[in-house]
Amino acid sequence: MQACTVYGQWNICMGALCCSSPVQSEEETSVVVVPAVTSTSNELEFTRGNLLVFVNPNSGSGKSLKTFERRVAPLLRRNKIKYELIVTTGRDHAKSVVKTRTDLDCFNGVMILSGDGLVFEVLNGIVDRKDFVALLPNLPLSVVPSGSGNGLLCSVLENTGKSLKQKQLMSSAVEMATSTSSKAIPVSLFHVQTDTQHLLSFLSLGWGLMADIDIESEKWRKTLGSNRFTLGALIRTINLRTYRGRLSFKPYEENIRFATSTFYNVYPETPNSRIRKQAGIHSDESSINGTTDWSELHVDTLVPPLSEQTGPDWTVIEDEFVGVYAVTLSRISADGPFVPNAKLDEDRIHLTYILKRDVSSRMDLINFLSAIESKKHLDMPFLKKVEVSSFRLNTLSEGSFIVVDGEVVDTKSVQITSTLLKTALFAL
Ligand SMILES: Nc1ncnc2c1ncn2[C@@H]1O[C@H](COP(=O)(O)OP(=O)(O)OP(=O)(O)O)[C@@H](O)[C@H]1O
Repeated sequence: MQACTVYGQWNICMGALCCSSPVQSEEETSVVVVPAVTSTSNELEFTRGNLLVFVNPNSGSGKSLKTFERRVAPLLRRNKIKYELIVTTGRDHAKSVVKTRTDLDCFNGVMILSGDGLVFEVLNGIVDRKDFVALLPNLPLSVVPSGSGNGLLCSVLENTGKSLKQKQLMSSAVEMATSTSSKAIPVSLFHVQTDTQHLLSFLSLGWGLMADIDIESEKWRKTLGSNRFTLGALIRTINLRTYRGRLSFKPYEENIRFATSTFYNVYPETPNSRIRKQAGIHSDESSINGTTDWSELHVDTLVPPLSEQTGPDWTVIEDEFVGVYAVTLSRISADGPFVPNAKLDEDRIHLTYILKRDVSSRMDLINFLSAIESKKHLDMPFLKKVEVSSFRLNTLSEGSFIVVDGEVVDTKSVQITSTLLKTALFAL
């Protein structure tokens, strides 16, 4: 698909200014293009704000562009919120946009029509900027669910007491993303250090059972939507694979460096003006902008980097694992309340793992996976649970996936550590 940017009614396709509907794939030909409101200079004076919108036309069942044009764009226009639409052409397109745009802090927020994968990409594009420490909490994100995994959105909706049933999920998300009274609520971010890179995560790290189900069921994304996980779970438990690994963790301890944050209104202030005000009030904080010293951003500054040995206060388990699954939010999907008491704005990592020697039969695992929806999985004796400030995983057998926020990360070792960094999500 061709790169296509739309601003108001104008599409800027590959640098040329033209007045047409966004480029559509064959399956999107039924898209109803809502007539554009004429952007006279008079109208622009009354604009309430400005959003950068990323639509992944291939996410989930491939209806995201249609959703944007039918449900989202008319409300943005009615509410006098300007938008710049970028239809992503493939992996890392959105990442390179947020990494390089010099006017990113002039948008009131970034809207994402995809799943958790594109949110992960956008956040990690911001991390590649010099101003990422200041920008992350001040540039709020909204998600309109069109991917097959929407753990972040579901955790935010759950936190604000909204229904997660499919129809209400979409209408609540659209309302939050298009309302002029939306506020931005803080969501904690976690440092992911791999053999070669530094990333930020907001949701989960999986290895073994849960990661295999996620990745191996991707091929049914278009046909089954989020039901792909159920089929994937059945197939994977029948053909169970286990992996040898070393899991090390530092048990959670409260730390005065971490403080919960308050919300702010998305409109009318831009990140640029908020950041300038904050720099005035807390001028000492600007010294960490642009830093690459990750330990300074950790809640616990004593956590060693991945290249160094863990200390005596770490627990180390070397064994054959069915899987490791760590989450930092309550929901991994609409019907996946994996750790129901996890909060949006906290520095705890909820680490779970299953050792092969603790499981007596495959039926144990089928029961475990089917109990997640009713939250009974946490009562299963073979599921070990521990709250940690940091953990490290060294894989010792070949052929496993390490999956962060639903995306495969190519590494043999990984360490996750709580940070002082936060993003912000639109909420009502
Ligand atoms: N036009 C495109 N075609 C294919 N992939 C794209 C396109 N635009 C973005 N992507 C990539 O697709 C992935 C989308 O994952 P995301 O989770 O948002 O959606 P999804 O359909 O739910 O996928 P998943 O089932 O893996 O969760 C991201 O890694 C993103 O970079």
